[in-house]
Amino acid sequence: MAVLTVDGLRKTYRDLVAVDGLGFAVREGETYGLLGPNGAGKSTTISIVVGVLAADAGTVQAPPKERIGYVPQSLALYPDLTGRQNLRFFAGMYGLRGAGARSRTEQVLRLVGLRERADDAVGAYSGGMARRLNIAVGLLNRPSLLVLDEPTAGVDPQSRTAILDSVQRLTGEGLAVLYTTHYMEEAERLCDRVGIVDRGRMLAEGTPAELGDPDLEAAFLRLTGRELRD
Ligand SMILES: Nc1ncnc2c1ncn2[C@@H]1O[C@H](COP(=O)(O)OP(=O)(O)OP(=O)(O)O)[C@@H](O)[C@H]1O
Repeated sequence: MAVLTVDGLRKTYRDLVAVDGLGFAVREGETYGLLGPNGAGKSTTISIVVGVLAADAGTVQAPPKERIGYVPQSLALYPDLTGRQNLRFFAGMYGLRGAGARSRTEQVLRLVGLRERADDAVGAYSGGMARRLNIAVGLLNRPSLLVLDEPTAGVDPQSRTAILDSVQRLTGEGLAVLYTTHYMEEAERLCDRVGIVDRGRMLAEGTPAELGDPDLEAAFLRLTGRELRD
C-alpha cells in the first residue's frame, strides 16, 4: 500500500522550473531514494510533501502532518540541553506527556543508538550524534512516513552505519521512508527503489539493481551527465 503518492508535481520560483511534473510513490515498509545532482529539485519536492511549501500544480497524497516525521538537513536542536531533555521538549510539543513521553523518549533514544550519551549536552555531541538525535526527534510522534533529507552528509562511518541500521529497523516495522543522499553506494545498500531526478523531472525509476549498470553511480552519471552543477 502506498503511504505517499506524488503525481504531476510542479513548482516554479519566478521563471525557474524547480519541479516539472514529478511523480512517484512510497509504499509501506519501503525506503525510496530520491536521487539527483545539486539543484535537481529534491528539497523543493520534500518541502511540498511535508507541507511547508505549496505546489503550483499536481497532487500529493500523504499522511496527515502529525504522522510525517521530517528530518531536515539543518539541525533543529538546543545545544545547552541534553539529548534526553531535547527529546522531552519536542515530545511536549507533540502533546506527549508524563509516562507516555518518558517511554517514547527512551524508545527513540534506543532506536538511534544514543542511550548512553543521552545525558550529555547536545553542544558536546559529534556531528553524527546530532544527526541521530535529529532523527530521533522525527520519530517521536510514531510517523507512518519518515522523510530524511541527506541524513548522512558529513558524518563518520560509525554514525552513518548507525543511521542506516536504524532506517532498516524502522522499515522492518512498516514505516515508509523517503530518503535523499548524494552517496550512491549508500542508496544501493539502503533503498528498495530509487528515482533519479534532474531539472525537476524523473529520469529513471527502479530498484538499484535494475538501474545500476554496472552500478548506481555509473547509471546516475549516464543519466544526469558529467557537467558540474555548483
Ligand atoms: N527559495 C528559492 N528561490 C529561488 N530558487 C530556488 C529556491 N529554492 C530552490 N531554488 C532553485 O530551485 C532548484 C531546485 O532546488 P532544490 O533545492 O529543490 O534542489 P536539490 O535537488 O534539493 O539540490 P541539493 O542537492 O543541492 O539540495 C535549484 O535551481 C535552486 O537554485
